[in-house]
Amino acid sequence: MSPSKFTSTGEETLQPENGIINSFSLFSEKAVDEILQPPVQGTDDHLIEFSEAMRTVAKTLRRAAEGKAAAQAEAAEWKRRYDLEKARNLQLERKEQSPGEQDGDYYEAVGNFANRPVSSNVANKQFEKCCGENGICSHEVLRDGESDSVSKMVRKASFRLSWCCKGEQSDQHKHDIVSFERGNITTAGRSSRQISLRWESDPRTVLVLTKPNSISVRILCAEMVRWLREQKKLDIYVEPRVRAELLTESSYFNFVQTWKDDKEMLLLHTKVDLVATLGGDGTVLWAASMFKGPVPPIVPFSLGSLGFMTPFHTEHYRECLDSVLKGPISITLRHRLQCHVIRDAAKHEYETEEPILVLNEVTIDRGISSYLTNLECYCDNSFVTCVQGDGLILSTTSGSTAYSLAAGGSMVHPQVPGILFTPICPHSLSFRPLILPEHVTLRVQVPFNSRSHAWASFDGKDRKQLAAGDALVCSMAPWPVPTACQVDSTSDFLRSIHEGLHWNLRKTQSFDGPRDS
Ligand SMILES: NC(=O)c1ccc[n+]([C@@H]2O[C@H](COP(=O)([O-])OP(=O)(O)OC[C@H]3O[C@@H](n4cnc5c(N)ncnc54)[C@H](O)[C@@H]3O)[C@@H](O)[C@H]2O)c1
Ligand SMILES: Nc1ncnc2c1ncn2[C@@H]1O[C@H](COP(=O)(O)OP(=O)(O)OP(=O)(O)O)[C@@H](O)[C@H]1O
Repeated sequence: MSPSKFTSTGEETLQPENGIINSFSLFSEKAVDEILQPPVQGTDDHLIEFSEAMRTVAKTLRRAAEGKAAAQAEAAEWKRRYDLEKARNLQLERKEQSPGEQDGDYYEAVGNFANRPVSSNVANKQFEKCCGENGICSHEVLRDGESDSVSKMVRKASFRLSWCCKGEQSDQHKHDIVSFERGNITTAGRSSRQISLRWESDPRTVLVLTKPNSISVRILCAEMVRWLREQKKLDIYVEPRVRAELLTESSYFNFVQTWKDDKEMLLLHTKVDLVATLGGDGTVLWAASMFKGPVPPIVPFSLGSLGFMTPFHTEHYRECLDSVLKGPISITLRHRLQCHVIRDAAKHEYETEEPILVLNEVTIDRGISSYLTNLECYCDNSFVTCVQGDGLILSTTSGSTAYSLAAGGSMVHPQVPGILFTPICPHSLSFRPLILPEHVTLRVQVPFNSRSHAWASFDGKDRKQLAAGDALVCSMAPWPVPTACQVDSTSDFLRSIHEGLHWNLRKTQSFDGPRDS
């Protein structure tokens, strides 16, 4: 049996067994005493022993029943939250498709400034034509959000995605299609094939994002912006910091556009056709974090030390951007996780904090506390395990080569849809990492009897404290991050693990020596 502790109210709290909190009060102890009256004096010792044993059995049965009821109530509460979460996601997806009805800060901003389909017949016909039953394409005719231009039209470049198979391209958008004709189960297509992006209209606006405090990045940024403007006649957006830097160099850069505040930043996806990042993996993470909804294709240039997600070399930036702007380009659709922190104090007002999207991972750890973290983990409505150690990483497959790898998780091809469940220094000999399917909702809860708080961080940033009773709910986000490939998803991934991580590098065994005869 688990060890027990007494609380200040005199209630006995059993330590979690397999991570489930069972909290029992001893108020009906009296009733048990009445049933099991002390044996009459002089009765033999066996009867006393029997009566003690019966008392223990009664107590255990009562605890089991109470524990089950508590667990059922808790499960029902969480199921209710999952349903709300799913309904909300569905609603968001629908709203994304019909932006006119959007609400909330993000949607209000998007709805007010841009993303309103123009009610011209031409535009509608074009929209119907390209966004038929098959294929995914971006075909938005937008109103410019700038205050000085009264309903000046901006047409965001449209593109079409196709899934390649053995070098051939297919116009059909194929997810896993399972046929079961005549009792034979066959899968006809897989979503993880190489995806190709073909522009249907020319991209016109590029956002250039740069790693701060780097002279080489600053020089390249100025050069690239000038080239994109002069040679490609494109509109350029940069961060406010970068615009200021460019203007201190020369007033020539006055044409470069930026945004004033977060609200305007949230509109970027409606204006920007392409994003170029100059930095390392952190800059790609930064770029992804700027888009709380759909993300335009990203071309990541390598100016960092590792550059796992940055396959493009800066020496050839002109050729590279030239071919990306022409298309078609191979892309990797990198999945993101959507995380909600649910505070125990506000559990009746669902969703008190904005969801956070991560491209690598969300980490729940012990922070500066010297105690073991104690985290109860649930997958949909099933109890997974209780993590006792330094913490837990919930990672995307893109993040599988980052912190999760350092904690012993597998490296997974970024196009594989799944969620990695990787413990950090678990105090257990048998806690192997898991990979769960993409459709699950995970909940990590700090139990009420936890000795310390836990801390959640998102792609290594924005640490949030989780107190006892607080939970983090995490599921796959509907908006992936499309990153351009140098060759294709698989070649780029293998090149990164070989060149970036020196995976399985070993001296080749010499030819001479013993061998099978
Ligand atoms: N022990 C660890 O390995 C550890 C600890 C903390 C954070 N991190 C990682 O750092 C990330 C934040 O990156 P940053 O650049 O902002 O911080 P940073 O500047 O501290 O860089 C962390 C390192 O992780 C590498 N990295 C980031 N994403 C990667 C990916 N998907 N695949 C392979 N390597 C990757 C970066 O190239 C960099 O070398 C977090 O998301 C987390 O995955 C790792
Ligand atoms: N535009 C930006 N604004 C603010 N911070 C940024 C920006 N771009 C990157 N960062 C941050 O700067 C840090 C370093 O960036 P990055 O990882 O790209 O460079 P690096 O560390 O030199 O390269 P690598 O990750 O390959 O080792 C990261 O923590 C990242 O979040």
